[in-house]
Amino acid sequence: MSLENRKITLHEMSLRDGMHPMRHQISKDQMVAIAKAADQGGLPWIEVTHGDGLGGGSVTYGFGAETDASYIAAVRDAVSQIRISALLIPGIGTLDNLKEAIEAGISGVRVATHCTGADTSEQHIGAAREAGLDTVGFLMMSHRADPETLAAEALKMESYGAGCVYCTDSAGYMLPADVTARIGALRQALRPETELGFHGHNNMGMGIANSVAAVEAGANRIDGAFAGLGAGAGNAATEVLAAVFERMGADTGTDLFTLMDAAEELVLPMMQRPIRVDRSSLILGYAGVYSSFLLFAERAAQRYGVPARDILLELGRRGMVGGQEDMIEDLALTMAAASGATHKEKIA
Ligand SMILES: C[C@H](O)CC(=O)C(=O)O
Ligand SMILES: [Mn+2]
Repeated sequence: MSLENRKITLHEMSLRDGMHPMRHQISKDQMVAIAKAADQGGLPWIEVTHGDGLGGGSVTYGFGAETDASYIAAVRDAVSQIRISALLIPGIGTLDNLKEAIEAGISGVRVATHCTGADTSEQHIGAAREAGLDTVGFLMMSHRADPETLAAEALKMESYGAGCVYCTDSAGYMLPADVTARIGALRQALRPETELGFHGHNNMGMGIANSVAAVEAGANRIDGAFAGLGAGAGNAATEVLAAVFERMGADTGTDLFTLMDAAEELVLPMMQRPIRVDRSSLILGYAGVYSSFLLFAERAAQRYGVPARDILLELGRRGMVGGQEDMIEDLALTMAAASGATHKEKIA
């Protein structure tokens, strides 16, 4: 399909979703360098937050190297045209966190809930709208809701004041037909002026194909991360999205070569592990498990001598959702006890 004359808004994720594989330790200098390159490359939006959103720094998720507000302010002072967004999961992020982020320089917020939990977003979407922010609803683990259910949840977010709603493939589970069905259902249900977005993970190798399917079905906002730096096998790579959409005739307003250079020269050298489809990240996609569970499962596997693959498969079977990270260790312990495996953890 040609996307001639279609305008696509690319949203850069390496400084938020990319925080997961970096254990939330990206330095302020690294953030500033990457944000400047995104700015120069003509990207309209960049997200800057702890991987789990505002207020995510905690014992459960891991603390960031800096606070959200100080990252955001540093990026704001370094860029000229690009706008900064923050992610906010109600219950993890508070209205006070939102206020601080606004003071630090965000222009938009994406209020994220589990795909069947939109009703928890009313207060935060309302507050963001009232503050004049670009306000987005972000329905995580969208593969767990059928298209009609997802549309009903999206309608709630729209009624609270969201000007855009995302279908978020947190587990990298979806295939293009799944994306087409969900974005199609949202397009039918929501007001024509409500924008639609798609956020893909590459665990099944479908990040780019799914993003194309989303645009063909009516989405105009697409998330990517330089060199794919994101949880699991990463997000769809921003520079690849820009190249593919340009070849399809769409207008992203970006400079492809600047984006390629940012991925290659700034983000790739910073990675602490190869962001690729390996046996663990493939299992995330195959079993429909939240991508940011990967490092938690690998740590528990090491500690309790249970294969990460078995833990991830069981997490998928149990339908665990974001926020249940503490249960991963509990599950690994139970599995170790059941298999009679030796408890590997050493008491120092
Ligand atoms: C908190 C998650 O990392 C949000 C996200 O990017 C996803 O669900 O995917
Ligand atoms: Mn993500």
